[in-house]
Amino acid sequence: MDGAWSAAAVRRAESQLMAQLPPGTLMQRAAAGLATECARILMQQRRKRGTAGVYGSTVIVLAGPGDNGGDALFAAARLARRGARVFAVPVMGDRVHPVAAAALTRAGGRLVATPPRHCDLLLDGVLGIGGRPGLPGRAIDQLAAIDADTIVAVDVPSGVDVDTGAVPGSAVTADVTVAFGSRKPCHVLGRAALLVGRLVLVDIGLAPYLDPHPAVRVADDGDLAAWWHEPGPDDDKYTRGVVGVAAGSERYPGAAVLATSGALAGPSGYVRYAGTAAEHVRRRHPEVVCTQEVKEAGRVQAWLAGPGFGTDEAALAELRHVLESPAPVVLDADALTLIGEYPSVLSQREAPVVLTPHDREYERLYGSPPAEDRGAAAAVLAKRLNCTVLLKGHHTVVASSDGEVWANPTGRPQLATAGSGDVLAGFMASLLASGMGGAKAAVAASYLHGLAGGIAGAGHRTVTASDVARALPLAVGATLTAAETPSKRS
Ligand SMILES: NC(=O)C1=CN([C@@H]2O[C@H](COP(=O)(O)OP(=O)(O)OC[C@H]3O[C@@H](n4cnc5c(N)ncnc54)[C@H](O)[C@@H]3O)[C@@H](O)[C@H]2O)[C@@H](O)CC1
Ligand SMILES: Nc1ncnc2c1ncn2[C@@H]1O[C@H](COP(=O)(O)OP(=O)(O)O)[C@@H](O)[C@H]1O
Ligand SMILES: [K+]
Repeated sequence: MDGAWSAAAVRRAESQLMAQLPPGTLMQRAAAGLATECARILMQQRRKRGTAGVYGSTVIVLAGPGDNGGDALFAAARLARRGARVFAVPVMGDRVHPVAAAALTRAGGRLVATPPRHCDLLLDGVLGIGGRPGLPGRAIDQLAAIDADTIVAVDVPSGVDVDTGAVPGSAVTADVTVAFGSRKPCHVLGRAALLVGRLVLVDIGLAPYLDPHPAVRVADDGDLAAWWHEPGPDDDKYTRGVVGVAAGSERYPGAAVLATSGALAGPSGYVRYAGTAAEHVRRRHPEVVCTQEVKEAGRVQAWLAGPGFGTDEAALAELRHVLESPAPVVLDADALTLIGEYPSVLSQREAPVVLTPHDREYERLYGSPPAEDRGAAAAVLAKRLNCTVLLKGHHTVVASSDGEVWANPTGRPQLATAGSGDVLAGFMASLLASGMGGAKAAVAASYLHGLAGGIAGAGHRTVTASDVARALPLAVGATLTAAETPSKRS
């Protein structure tokens, strides 16, 4: 498991580490890592044009008053020593890190008020973890005036809310963000995560000092492999878990077909379907055992209820039957609308429940749209309803009722296609049926669903929900294989 640590937690870890080191060591480690990445970028982009590497390139630094500006200026000094033409623009009056500015000048760089209009690389050293959201006006003006081939954000894209990922004002949009010591929540949550570009982590020796509980957790291939239930020689189709799908209707049979496609891609050994779209499911998936109603379906180890099954009396009755079961349950789509109208149907529930709202469904459940701090938004709903909440979006968030927050690192906008959520929900129910806990199943399902979107959409291919379902087994295979050989995927 990886994670993202708040600014305060990073500062605590940094001060412990700094106490062990000569003054300035940490900033030099950060600057060295940053300069190495910048040199790599310059060499790559200039090689494409047939020009030399760092030598002769133009680098502009937007320098704020704090240590973030210090990192940028020290890194730029290293580039200047390799022959880059460096121009540093102080963006808050003339306040800049004095020692770093002197180092840049000694290396041949210049502090200027008006830099060239074009550069190979722009370093955003305006604000780091000490930044409040929003950018000073001079930084906004410079960003608009300079045409940069590549924008590299130092530690975080300046202007974002570091701890929540909210972007309430102006902020830098980076091509690459070079982060020091650890991820911060803005790298993985909310609109800020869209401004990060490619994230590069520079190791400055912080890891042993970081709190073992990050503010936001981020799953990796190893977690997925540890949680995944591979069938053993003594398993049979029942011991692998039976998943029940209560979805679809005569009007929306597709939801039943897609939700069962998702369930079939998961680790459970048996998929039952209960609903009025049984004929469609049978035709498409002969493996699925179908009944018309939930109470005829027999025992399952987990249920999915909701996609396309309507919000009328009959649907409410089916939802009540599902919730009477002692098995864990995923509630999606129409089931979320019903829960918003009749919250009392959840009150007797003891077995785990996972709710999978997108923003409009969240509003139906919570009474107002999710806050820009999407981690907190998911967590308050999870606590109020005593459920796991998977809040969908470009960076899906999972929160458990006890306050654990996970950010999903996979996925791409092609997943925003009708029925893709039905596939996700069916797949998640299969993970629950295999014995995975509520939060882990939600985290694992969004992780693998995101990868499946990437596989289905590789090479700019268009993607349908059926494509995502077909790609899920490939995503599972790639993840479990990568966990066996970690060097194969970074
Ligand atoms: N603490 C350490 O040991 C290390 C810190 N490092 C760097 O230090 C950074 C943090 O540096 P600082 O704590 O100096 O903070 P920042 O460099 O983020 O800047 C804080 C300054 O900006 C002002 N400010 C904040 N938000 C503003 C806004 N929206 N508009 C105008 N002014 C604003 C503040 O009043 C303060 O003067 C990290 O992000 C990282 O880049 C690295 O060098 C690694 C080591
Ligand atoms: N812009 C986006 N970038 C990445 N993933 C997205 C984006 N928009 C939606 N998604 C994902 O696509 C899926 C859509 O689910 P949902 O809205 O329930 O669709 P449907 O109800 O049609 O099945 C979710 O997994 C969501 O996280
Ligand atoms: K920055």
